[in-house]
Amino acid sequence: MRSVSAAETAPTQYAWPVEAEDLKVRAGRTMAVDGLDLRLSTGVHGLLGPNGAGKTTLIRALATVLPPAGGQLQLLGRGTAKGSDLREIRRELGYLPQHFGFYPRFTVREFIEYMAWLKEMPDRQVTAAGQRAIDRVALSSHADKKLKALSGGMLRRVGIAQAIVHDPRLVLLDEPTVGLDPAQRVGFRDLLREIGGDTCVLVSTHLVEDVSAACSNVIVMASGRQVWQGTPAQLSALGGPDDPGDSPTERGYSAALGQAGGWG
Ligand SMILES: Nc1ncnc2c1ncn2[C@@H]1O[C@H](COP(=O)(O)OP(=O)(O)OP(=O)(O)O)[C@@H](O)[C@H]1O
Repeated sequence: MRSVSAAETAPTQYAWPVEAEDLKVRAGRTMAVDGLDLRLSTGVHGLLGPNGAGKTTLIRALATVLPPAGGQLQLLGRGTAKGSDLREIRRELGYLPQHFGFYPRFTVREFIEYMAWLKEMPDRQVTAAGQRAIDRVALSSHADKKLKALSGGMLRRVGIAQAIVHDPRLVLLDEPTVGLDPAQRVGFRDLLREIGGDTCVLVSTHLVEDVSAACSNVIVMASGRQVWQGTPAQLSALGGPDDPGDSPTERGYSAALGQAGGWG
């Protein structure tokens, strides 16, 4: 369980940690998110969609890296329109980008503590928070190794640790399971379920099994919009024997995309 400050026990002023209405976000010249309506509560939300659906662009907008080009986006009860002060949102946000940058000469511990410090965590809490994040991604035995000496899967776990070190209220993970071996993926799904107990987590993935194992809610995106939303069980029930896929969830995912007009 994350540590809870007194301020956090006060009633929240918003119904949804993430609330988007007719959201549009540009990626270069493409309107990659194009009229998306989305409401996310506490829990683990899996984001599925074919290549180019707009998943990364949506996550970048929720991470306040890309500004909305239209529509409304409220994060943790705060507006994100041009000119808004985004600092409060960013302090409460944990983000693992698809390609995350790091300092190769830092040790795991130095990097995680540095990220906690960047999130303005009080100095006296940084060491313990860093250790806890390292433990949660099972990297304790590598804590004093330099990042440049780690495998791809270990680096991904460092990326997850830096996203959760400051106990954010909103966690955004873009393809976190890429490079993880099967045992690491199982550990990661357990961690996701634990974090989602009191936090809003959005995870984009190409692995449909991640969604059935760890998510309480699934969002399917295609062509910049949400085309389906429901529980993993509802997604599985959507698929029929003729839908492509190796599992009920994959067949349900294919059916959701088929209803939306295919993989394109
Ligand atoms: N910097 C950019 N300049 C121009 N077009 C872009 C840029 N980044 C993304 N796009 C386009 O925006 C659309 C959405 O891309 P995005 O990366 O958000 O999709 P995605 O669902 O994350 O895809 P993938 O599953 O392949 O990672 C695609 O058509 C992509 O080609």
